[in-house]
Amino acid sequence: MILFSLSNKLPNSSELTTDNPMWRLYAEYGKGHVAEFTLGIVATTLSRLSGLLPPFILGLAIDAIFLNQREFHLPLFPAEWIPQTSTGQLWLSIAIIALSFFVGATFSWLEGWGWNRFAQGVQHALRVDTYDRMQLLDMGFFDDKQTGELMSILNNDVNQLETFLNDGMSSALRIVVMVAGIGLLLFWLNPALALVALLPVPLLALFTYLFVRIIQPKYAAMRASVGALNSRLENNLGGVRVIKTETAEEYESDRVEDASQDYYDANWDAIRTRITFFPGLSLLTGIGFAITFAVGGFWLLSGPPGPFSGPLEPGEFVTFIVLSQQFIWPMAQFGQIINIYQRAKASSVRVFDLMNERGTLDESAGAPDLVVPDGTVKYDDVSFGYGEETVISNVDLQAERGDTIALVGPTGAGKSTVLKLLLRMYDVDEGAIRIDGTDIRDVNLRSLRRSIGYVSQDPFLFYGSVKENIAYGTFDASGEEIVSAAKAAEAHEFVVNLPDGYDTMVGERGMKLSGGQRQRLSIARTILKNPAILVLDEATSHVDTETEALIQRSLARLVREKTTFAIAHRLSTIKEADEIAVLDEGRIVERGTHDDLLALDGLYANLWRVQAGEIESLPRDFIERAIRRRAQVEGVEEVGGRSENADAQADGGE
Ligand SMILES: Nc1ncnc2c1ncn2[C@@H]1O[C@H](COP(=O)(O)OP(=O)(O)OP(=O)(O)O)[C@@H](O)[C@H]1O
Repeated sequence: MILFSLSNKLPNSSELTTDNPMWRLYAEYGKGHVAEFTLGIVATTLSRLSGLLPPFILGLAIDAIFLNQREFHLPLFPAEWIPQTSTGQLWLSIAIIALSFFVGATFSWLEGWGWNRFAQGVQHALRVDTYDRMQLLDMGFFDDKQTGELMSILNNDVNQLETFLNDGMSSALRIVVMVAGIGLLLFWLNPALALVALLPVPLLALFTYLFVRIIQPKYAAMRASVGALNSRLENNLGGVRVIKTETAEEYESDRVEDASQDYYDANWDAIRTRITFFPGLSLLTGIGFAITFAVGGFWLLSGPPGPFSGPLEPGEFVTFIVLSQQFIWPMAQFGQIINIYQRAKASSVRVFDLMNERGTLDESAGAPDLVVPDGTVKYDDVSFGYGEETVISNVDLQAERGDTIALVGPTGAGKSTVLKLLLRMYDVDEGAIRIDGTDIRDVNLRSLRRSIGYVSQDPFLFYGSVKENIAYGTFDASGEEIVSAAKAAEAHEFVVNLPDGYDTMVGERGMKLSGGQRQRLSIARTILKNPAILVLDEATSHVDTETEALIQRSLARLVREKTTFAIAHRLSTIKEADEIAVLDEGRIVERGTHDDLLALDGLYANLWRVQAGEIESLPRDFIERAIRRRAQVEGVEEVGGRSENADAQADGGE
């Protein structure tokens, strides 16, 4: 198949690399938020540095003002501005401490503002972009993916990145500033005691490293189990009707319990490691604190111990103790940051993999709009397969404006596939489909799909009002146009009887409406769209005879002056079609009008007689083929030979 390049939308291949997804995250999405990013860095640095001042001033005040053991000297502060009296110096110290807290609070606010704006901005742009690109992919992609999986990328993974961009980045920078700032200050004050105070650092690094190594696989197991649990819940919510009708509540409760238990076990395993880590870290830092206190204490009491030399003032000692505490705790966050980073990296790989996903439809950048002056649709020797296996073989069809071509045939024969090809959900492998002489691959997809109205057997309604659902796709329709479309679709009467008329909210997927009502709303939607070509995929399959009559009446109005393709199992609905093409195993095996096909006395005639009640059952060879086909469709291995099922089917008819 041809590789696609929705080239005006997707980046070129050099951009499409997930080698370093985190880098790509910053380069592509961070560049629109440089100001916030810079503000985050500057504010974090200044807020942390200002936090170092109070312990320093405290030590200085103790030594110079209270104990009078050294001179009141402030680096970078003009000597002539320092008061000579102790009271003056105390006031200056108070002012500097108060100011540093004020400055710290201000920068801390700016820090939060900068990082949050940055992270939210990137998250928003990334989510919208990922969704936009995913939406452009062809149906083959969505056939292969689970909704839960895609939701998890668009939600959890994007949120995970936001956590890193915000908390992760600011914490990492905080560590750098604190380690560098405090380390330098301690060494400047007393290099020997600084070494003692920093003694636990390598141990902390090692301990953290081990923690990350141990916890990572546990987190991975936890993520896998939460994914499994989500999929189970999503599946069950989607299939709640089947659960009820099959009274499978107990069975599903057990399955949910199992999935939840797996999550519990995996989570508890990770929690056990995590809750051991932090007390362990406390212990290490506590030991470091005790050693610094012991060395400093004895130094003060009886001069430099062991290999140490030089003076140590009590105030200096206090500064040391306070700063070394401030130094150790950011280190404790180190493991957490690595953890956030690893998770973010895994998420960014998933997000960018989704963005790099390529479909199989080829739409060149400047493809012209489809123009449909006559509405002639021609399938020219079309063959197609979803994978290796051919599903549609050498199909030829031609329809003019006003014609209705019906596709009938057993299940799995390829009827829906033939019509999906017209909508270009997939590209044909061989042959071509032309509308008014133009190959549908040569026009832009949007204009093609705008020209075709599709009424499916199970129409999808969005959560929203009846009015919004009718106008879906024709967003600028006026109120009158909506009402007149609903009238033409025989929907107006039931709509006005709804609690809020056209403003009634239909439940999720239109569940508050009956199948026939949903169908009529979808026909109204198509009438409003007024396309040149119509595709009716078993439009009346789920409704009772009375509703069918109503829908048929509305469809009859709809198909006038249009080129129509209709799939039907209930043959009475397509009896009047201009041509009926009978598909079997992807080939057209019979074609003609209803009368032609009855005269032919083949597959169609047999199907018709069963449905009309003229014969009790289909011929045995037909049933056997149907069973084989169904087994293929459902992926069930055929149980050899002519089975009892064949007899049962033959007795009951199709
Ligand atoms: N998305 C898909 N991926 C792979 N195979 C598919 C896909 N959709 C349909 N098929 C297969 O293609 C064949 C034709 O399916 P199709 O839905 O076109 O038949 P149909 O005649 O419309 O059947 P039905 O009357 O049951 O709706 C079947 O074997 C089916 O299993």
